[in-house]
Amino acid sequence: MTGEPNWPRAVVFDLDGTLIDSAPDITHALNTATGKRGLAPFSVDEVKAMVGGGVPTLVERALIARGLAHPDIMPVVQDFIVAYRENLTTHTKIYPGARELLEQLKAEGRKLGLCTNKHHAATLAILQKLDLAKYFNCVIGEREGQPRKPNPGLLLDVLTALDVSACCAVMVGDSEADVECAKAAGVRSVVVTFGYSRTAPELLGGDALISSLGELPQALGVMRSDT
Ligand SMILES: O=C(O)COP(=O)(O)O
Ligand SMILES: [Mg+2]
Repeated sequence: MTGEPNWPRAVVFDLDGTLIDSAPDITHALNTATGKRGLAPFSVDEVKAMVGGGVPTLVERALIARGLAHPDIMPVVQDFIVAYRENLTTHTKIYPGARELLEQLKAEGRKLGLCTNKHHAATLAILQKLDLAKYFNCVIGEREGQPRKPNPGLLLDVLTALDVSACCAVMVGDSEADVECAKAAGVRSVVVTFGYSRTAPELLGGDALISSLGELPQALGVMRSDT
């Protein structure tokens, strides 16, 4: 229950735009894949407005933005994945306070999960490279043939792996996909204001809004007493 002193037992994080600022490397990979087709490059800000739904959605949005009506996305998705693999963390930065927050939540005995629309293999590699993998009890990224957020399946699989029910968990994310996924799973959500949301973060409908990761413990405390 929300009022319990150790609530939430689990905190599940989104990755891109929440724990890491990965847009520059995503932009590079996208421009490599679309540049092969002669398309004009995208800026990092343009990519921030298109990211959040997984690579196929990003590629589809990008191709439509360049005027392709019914684009064949799969070859471009494959090229993106190959290009991204070469530069997973070249310009990617952990957001301020992320490591300290993960340390604190772990020290408090909470279980930590990661639930991202980034493809699974790239997610694991990035967490290793940034020395973040050690904090998570369960990591699930996009798996081929499985629905992506906002479908609640990814998050429910994380909760099952953590052995925590929906009422004892909080999802922390930056986009509509995270909030909708959390709602569909019956999980309360916290929205960060510094990520890649296409909608103003305060309009996403999360249960709390934070403008830095260091604010999360206090936000969780307010949510706990707000049963
Ligand atoms: O890769 C994406 O499109 C978004 O990834 P995220 O779910 O970690 O924000
Ligand atoms: Mg995100």
